[in-house]
Amino acid sequence: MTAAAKLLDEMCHLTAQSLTPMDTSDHFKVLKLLGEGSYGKVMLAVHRKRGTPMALKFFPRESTSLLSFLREYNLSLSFCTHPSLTRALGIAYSTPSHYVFAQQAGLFGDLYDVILPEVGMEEDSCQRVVSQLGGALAHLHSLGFVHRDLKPENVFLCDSTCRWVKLGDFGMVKARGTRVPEVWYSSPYCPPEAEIARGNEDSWGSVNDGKDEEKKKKTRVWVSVEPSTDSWALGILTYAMITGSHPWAQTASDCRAYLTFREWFERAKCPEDELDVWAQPKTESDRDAVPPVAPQFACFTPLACSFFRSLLDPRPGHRGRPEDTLSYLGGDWMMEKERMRLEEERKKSRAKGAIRNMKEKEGRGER
Ligand SMILES: Nc1ncnc2c1ncn2[C@@H]1O[C@H](COP(=O)(O)OP(=O)(O)OP(=O)(O)O)[C@@H](O)[C@H]1O
Repeated sequence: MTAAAKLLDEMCHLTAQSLTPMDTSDHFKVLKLLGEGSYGKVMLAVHRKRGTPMALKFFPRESTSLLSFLREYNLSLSFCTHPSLTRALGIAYSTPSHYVFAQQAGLFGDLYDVILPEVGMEEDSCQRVVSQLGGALAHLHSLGFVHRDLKPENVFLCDSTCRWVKLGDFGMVKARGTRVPEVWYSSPYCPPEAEIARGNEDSWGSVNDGKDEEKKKKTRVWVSVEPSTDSWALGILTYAMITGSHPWAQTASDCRAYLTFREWFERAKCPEDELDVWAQPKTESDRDAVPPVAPQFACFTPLACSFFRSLLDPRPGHRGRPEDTLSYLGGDWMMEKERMRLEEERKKSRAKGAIRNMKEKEGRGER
């Protein structure tokens, strides 16, 4: 266990003693719902005395253990010291039905709200987000923690143009090296190494004859928590931001789109010292040596293809680190033709949005 993970455990024990019962409305004016997840809801509130806006995160007591609540609170309070990590504000309390803590609020929604389907975001905004998330993940990893739940809904916006974003939701965070049962889930964010757990889940069956738990324990594959999980998710998130779609529906060997990528990856695999030749073809013969790109990546420049090959390496031990992504920023990622097509699509969506707003105003009798 790293020193930071030990310290986090210690802090959980200490704060467990000082968690006080409190009535939310005595201290906060609740303004609106910021979002809901599978564990609870998050409300925007202002502190009655100080006037400070903050996000109050409510965890139902009946479905949340005190320890998991305290872990998320203390992690956010003491270790999220990077500007792109959502920090807790030193207020935690309990009500008869909930555990609650206060956190910095992202007032402009989350990334999910700004990624237009099939169109994505502007390349500049996308690179800004990658740069910030790369730094945030590198910070967490340097302290010995792995986020394990990077996705658009967990990246909160502090302005409308993604100049400042914050990674949040630390409910899945674990210390690096912790042994956990591998879980495969049907999503592109699930890394390929998790597929070893897929057959097991299918074979567990649905009949609850009391032997299921026993069977699960026996067939469960235990793995070590590693930062490479976050690198994979950062690769998929970047693809989603820039194209508004996913490269494949699920990371599974029976998914056609993923298989095509795997085949391309195997063919394109080359010794480390040739990687730079692959990334930046300089001469005609270099260009001929470039292996054909998987169809989902054909719209990208060689620079962006290298970025994706680094983060989406199916071999976790070879996968690039979030901090390495900085070296891919600054240059073009989209091929010129595709960039122009997407820009046109974005203009159309903005125009549609403006017309819709105008119609809504007319409907309300405003001019
Ligand atoms: N600090 C915050 N500032 C702004 N919005 C937030 C904040 N925290 C959460 N939200 C919003 O609330 C939603 C749910 O929050 P969160 O993901 O933390 O809950 P959860 O129950 O842990 O979710 P999940 O199902 O992803 O595990 C987020 O997607 C986001 O839109």
